[in-house]
Amino acid sequence: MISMMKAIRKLGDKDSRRLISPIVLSVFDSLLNSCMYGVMLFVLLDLAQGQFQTENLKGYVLVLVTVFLLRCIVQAISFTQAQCLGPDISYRLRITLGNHIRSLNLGYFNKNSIGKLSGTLLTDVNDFETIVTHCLCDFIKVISFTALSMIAAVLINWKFGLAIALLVLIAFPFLRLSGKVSERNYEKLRNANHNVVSRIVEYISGIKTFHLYTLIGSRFRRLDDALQNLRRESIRTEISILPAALSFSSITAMIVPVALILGTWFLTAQHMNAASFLLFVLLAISISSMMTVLSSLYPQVRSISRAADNILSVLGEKPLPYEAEKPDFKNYEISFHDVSFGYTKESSVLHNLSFTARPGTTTALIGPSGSGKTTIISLIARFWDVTEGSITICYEDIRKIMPDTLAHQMAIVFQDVYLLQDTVINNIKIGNPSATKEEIVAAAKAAHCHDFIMEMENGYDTMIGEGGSTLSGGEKQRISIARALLRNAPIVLLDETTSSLDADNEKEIQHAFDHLMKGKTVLVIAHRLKTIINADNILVLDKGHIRESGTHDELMHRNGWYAHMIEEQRKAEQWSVQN
Ligand SMILES: Nc1ncnc2c1ncn2[C@@H]1O[C@H](COP(=O)(O)OP(=O)(O)OP(=O)(O)O)[C@@H](O)[C@H]1O
Repeated sequence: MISMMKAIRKLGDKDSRRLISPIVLSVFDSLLNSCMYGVMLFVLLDLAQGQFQTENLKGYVLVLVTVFLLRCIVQAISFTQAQCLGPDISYRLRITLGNHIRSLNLGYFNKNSIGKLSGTLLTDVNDFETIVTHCLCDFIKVISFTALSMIAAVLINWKFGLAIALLVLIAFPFLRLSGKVSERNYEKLRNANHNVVSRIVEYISGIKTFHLYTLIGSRFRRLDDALQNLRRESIRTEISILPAALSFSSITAMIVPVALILGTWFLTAQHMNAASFLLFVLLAISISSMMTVLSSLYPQVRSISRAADNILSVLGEKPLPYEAEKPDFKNYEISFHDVSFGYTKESSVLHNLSFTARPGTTTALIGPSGSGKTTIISLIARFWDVTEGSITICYEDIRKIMPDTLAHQMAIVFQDVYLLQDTVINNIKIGNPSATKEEIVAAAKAAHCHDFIMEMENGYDTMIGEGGSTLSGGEKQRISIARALLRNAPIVLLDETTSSLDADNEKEIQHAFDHLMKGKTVLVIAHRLKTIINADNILVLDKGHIRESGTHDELMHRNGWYAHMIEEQRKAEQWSVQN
């Protein structure tokens, strides 16, 4: 309970103060509930002492109706307050989580699956909201009403009160055990759920491949296994809690028979009058029914507070550190100083790289697949931090620059273009949310996508399918170039892959790239001979080392790896022309 309250304070932040009122109202509701029993006691006493009068009954009924109405109002207010608070907390938590996840090193996403992260953002936050909106107030009501009933029982007849307290104490370890089992299973069930989400995302994203290899439906074993596992874990969760929960229920179910036996005994021995006897039975019934509610509520609260732990563990991940909010960039020169990097501690992908990309120049990165070209670009964008050495922009270590400020200095066009399920205009606007329609159209024209956009059904207001599924590869790439052009950032990081495009599309994209690169500090993963030859500096990479660097003429003159590669590419181009 204490750890749950701590988690609510931490995660609910300022909003958690809004919980004080529903909690206080829940305790007040329990007091009012106890009052109803108190009124019944007076009625029973009157009856037992033969002083029952119809006039008195009217007074009792009036008090009962007033207390009942008051309870309705208190419950309505407390319920509404808790219900309104839940979505507010969920909303703020999801925004906080989203911002926090964005600030993490990309290595975090290698270690944590989509299923796990979406599970935290959706399921864990939902479960946490359930604690706040439903469980917490109910839990407090049950505990406070049980405590008040126990006190009343002890005050009326301490032996009787003690007997009930003893039964509750004997049953309590089973309640704790059911909570522990439920908490442990929650983790397993959650992992099974995350696995299913990951497999479903994989299934939908790779549906074309799975279709091709006839791996759809039940033949897609990975999804099938994940679903089977979820079914197994769900059944196991339900069953494993049963022994402890049943033991608790069975012991607390004895409260009423024990009250009857003890009451009859006290009555016969004249230690108690008939009114007290009836009241005890009433108290025993209410405590017993509270215990039934507690037996289902407690494991739920315990398991759901695991959700809070999961959210806290994501928020506990350290974001990328930085020092300067807005460094004073005098130019946009990018320098690598003895940079080494590995995605894992065990293996290194880049080894002691040093080079400088000057403002207004183009640096072409070339080399075989896996030589580290994309990794260099990712390090400049600070998707990852270097393992050794440093990367500077205008002599400022990028690790000291606030990630958002750094991102604003860059326009990036990667091979895998991601478009949102939104209108064309909103997809381009991502580059600069405050851009006007005229600026967007100008960027689209410069990126050579205005014409095909105008041919679409609703022009710039046409909806694009998720991930850009309704567009061709070339169209997607040109929209992403328009986005980058709109950003008008001083640094341009480019992956020039155009291999999947036809000649017309390739020409259009090349024009778009030319616009994008004009006057900027450009690093391009170059695939086209023209880009390579025209680059101001060419870095020839091999297995994470810079084998050669210089202009085209310098490297040709050296007659090394680069000259050999150019010769091979020329031969290939001639071969394709002749055929
Ligand atoms: N996210 C990642 N986690 C672990 N290893 C990675 C990751 N991304 C790339 N690598 C590894 O790092 C090495 C360099 O990859 P990188 O993508 O930088 O090469 P590249 O030269 O851009 O290749 P290509 O031309 O095929 O795109 C490769 O061995 C690759 O397997």
